[in-house]
Order: sequence, then structure tokens, then C-alpha cells
Amino acid sequence: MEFTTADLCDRFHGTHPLQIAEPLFRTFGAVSRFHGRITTLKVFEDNVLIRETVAQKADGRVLVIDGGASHRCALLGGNLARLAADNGWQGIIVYGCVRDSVELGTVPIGIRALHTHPLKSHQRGGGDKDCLITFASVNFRSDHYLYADEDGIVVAEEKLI
Ligand SMILES: O=C([O-])CC(=O)C(=O)O
Repeated sequence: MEFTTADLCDRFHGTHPLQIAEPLFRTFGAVSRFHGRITTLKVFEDNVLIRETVAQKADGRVLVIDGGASHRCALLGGNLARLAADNGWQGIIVYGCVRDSVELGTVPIGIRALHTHPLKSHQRGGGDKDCLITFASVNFRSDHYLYADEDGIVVAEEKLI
């Protein structure tokens, strides 16, 4: 499917309850444009739940992770990105940091994150799945739809195209 977030804004902003993320994110991964139904996660400096989630078949979904904007470690690197791509995840939005940024550029998945950090996260477990998460002035809910490209990130309650 061809889309651009600019076209989606032109067509749907004002008539549909579109949410447009503040431009806080850097782009990683080999895919710059992606879309899909959202799965949400909330974790803090711990990626056990992320690993469990990307190990499951995604059927074209996008994983949105509220990492509390931590700039003290990375929630995701090359291994988890590759696992996610292999299981059909279309993209991952990280409100936090990633690592292995050069390797991420070779993995066929779209990734947005605030920054890079070389330290891995804790492995204690914990966090929440399919909860409401809010960052970049957007409320993200599981099963809503996310569209991302080189211009930004747009979220809608229903499939736009
Ligand atoms: O394994 C981790 O904790 C994160 C990471 O570096 C990777 O996904 O490659």
C-alpha cells in the first residue's frame, strides 16, 4: 500500500480523529515507511517484555513502547530487531533509546527511537502490555492504527487506507 503521512493529514485531518506525533524521533532500521495495528508496551529500562512480545507472530502489527524517555540504556538492539522482523512486525516505536544503530540499518523493519545508547537494559521482567500509553502528545492504544514515514507518525482509531 502506498501512502504518505502528509497525504493522510491532507485527506483526514479535521474530519477524522487523527493524532499526529510531535517530531521527537530519529529513524533507524532499513524500512522508512510502515503501518499497522498497534500493540502497546510500557516498560522502564527493562526489555524482557519486549523480547517476549517480538518473539510472537505479529501479523503486520506495529509495536509501540513507552520506555519513559530513559536516556540511560537501550531497550532494543540488532537481535531484538531481527527477531521482530522475522516474526512479521512492521515497525517499532521506542520512547527511549536503541543500540546497534548501524546493524539496525540492515534489518528489514521500521524503527523510531529518541536516541542511541550503548548500554543494554535490565533483564528483570515487568511492565504492561496493551495499556494506554501517552507520549509525543499522542495517546496510543492497542488495535488503533499507526502510519509512519519520513515526515512523521500519524495515529488513527480506524484503518485510514
Ligand atoms: O539484547 C538486548 O538486551 C538488546 C540488544 O542489544 C539486542 O536486541 O541486540
